[in-house]
Amino acid sequence: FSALSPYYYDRVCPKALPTIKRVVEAAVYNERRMGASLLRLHFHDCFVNGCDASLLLDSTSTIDSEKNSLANKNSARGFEVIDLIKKEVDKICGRPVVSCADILAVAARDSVVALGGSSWNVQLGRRDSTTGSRTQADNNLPSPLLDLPGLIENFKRQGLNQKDLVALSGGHTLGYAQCFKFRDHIYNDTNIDRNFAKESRRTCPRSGGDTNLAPLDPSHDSFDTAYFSNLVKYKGLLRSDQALFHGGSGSTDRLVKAYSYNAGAFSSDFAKSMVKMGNIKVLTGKQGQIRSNCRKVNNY
Ligand code: HEM
Ligand SMILES: [Ca+2]
Repeated sequence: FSALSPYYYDRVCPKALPTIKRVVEAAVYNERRMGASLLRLHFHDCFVNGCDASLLLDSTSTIDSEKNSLANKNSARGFEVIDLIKKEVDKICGRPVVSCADILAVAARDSVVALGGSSWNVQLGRRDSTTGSRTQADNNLPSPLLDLPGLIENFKRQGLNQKDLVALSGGHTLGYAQCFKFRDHIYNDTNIDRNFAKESRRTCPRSGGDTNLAPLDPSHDSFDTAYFSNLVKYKGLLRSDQALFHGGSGSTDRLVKAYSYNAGAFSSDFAKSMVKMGNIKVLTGKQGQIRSNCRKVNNY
């Protein structure tokens, strides 16, 4: 059960959604990668105590920010765009009525659409947390070194199944990864195309170049099925990507193959799984708050 609704802001602030879309489009126009970064923020929020914008809180004397966790530090980006969206939305609505958690969910959808993916209705009405937890982030955000059983278990803890795992991993049709996140895979694994490994080692030497970037998918600026066709060719960049195809038990192989040649099935399953992920442990009604600054808990 979830009390969320796609019409949540229709009465209180009908201009909220168009405003978010406008700022996301401008940000993506300015830098295509920003679409990838914004999509990832929603995922990294939802997997840590649910979709409550806990990720956006900066450190204080009592909170060690989720931004400092292993998966987010020097990696998660796009926080300034979220700040700008929040500012514009609060201005157009006249007061803070749109939660930071909803902004993350809508910005993720608008990013996918801006980069050529198909749209879906975002469920709305989430409220913002009054706390965040670096430890929770470290315990819940999946490592790129996980094998298939590890990934399945990680998603299962969030109430997500193997189909959600494969569909949502398709988010890696966008954006980049840093060398130190994929080095192990390109030097030590055997389920990788030889030439792809060789090329990737040029961007990512055995030592040094830790922050060098490689695209997660050759068509990293467009939301397509190349991520999956690459997995079928053993050209997944992260160990956790290739794990989904011939990476272990084989229980996800069939789906990877299906998505590789069926863009419609991927789009529609991706949308369904995004809605499902967006429902993880949401705060509603009188729970939590609507922050006036996404980086800080309200002090009133
Ligand atoms: C299945 C488990 C997952 C693992 C282990 C994982 C891991 C990673 C890693 C290591 C990076 C590169 C970060 C860096 O080098 O700084 C990355 C990037 C990214 N991830 Fe994931 N990810 C997973 C699932 C997802 C999901 C579910 C989504 C969204 C639906 C997603 C969206 C992205 C995007 C868009 C980027 C590129 C970000 C950018 O360029 O700024 N990932 N992920
Ligand atoms: Ca959260």
